[in-house]
Amino acid sequence: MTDAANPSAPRKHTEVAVGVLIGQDGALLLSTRPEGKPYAGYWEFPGGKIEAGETVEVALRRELQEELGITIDGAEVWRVTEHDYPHALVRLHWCKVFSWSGEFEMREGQTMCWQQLPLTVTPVLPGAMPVLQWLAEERGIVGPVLAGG
Ligand SMILES: Nc1nc2c([nH]c(=O)n2[C@H]2C[C@H](O)[C@@H](COP(=O)(O)OP(=O)(O)OP(=O)(O)O)O2)c(=O)[nH]1
Repeated sequence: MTDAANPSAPRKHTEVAVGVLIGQDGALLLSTRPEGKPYAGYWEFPGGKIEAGETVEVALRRELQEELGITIDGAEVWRVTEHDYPHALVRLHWCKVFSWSGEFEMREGQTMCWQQLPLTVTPVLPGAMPVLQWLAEERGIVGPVLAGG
């Protein structure tokens, strides 16, 4: 989308907080994007847009409460990536999360699953691919991060 008043203006980034929830067995939590959002049905890591005045951690805690009904204990930014979608230029602030409280509830009608690498779910949001690659490298996994991919 361009700025109609100033078509040559650079696109503004949409800042997004994303949680890589890691279970005790190293499994990763993936969920589907709800109906009505761009890329509905694609698998992603849970998270969402950072609102004005929020830190990444505060935004992530709010998003995971809203979407999944859990409360994360803490989150520190691990990586920052960018992805240029037709609907938005996003800057993704990725946090690994090892500890949370509460029971998972799919509050937006999404589906969740715990996955080891390579992932067996598909399709996955393109903006998540670099992070899957880094996670695979950390784990010494060679080859595609998506099974069959
Ligand atoms: N949550 C999440 N978003 C991702 C990932 N990879 C990726 O490119 N994105 C992009 C897709 C979206 O453009 C953006 C997240 O915005 P969103 O629309 O899901 O955020 P939100 O829940 O705050 O949405 P809303 O308030 O506008 O309904 O980040 C990912 O793994 N998880």
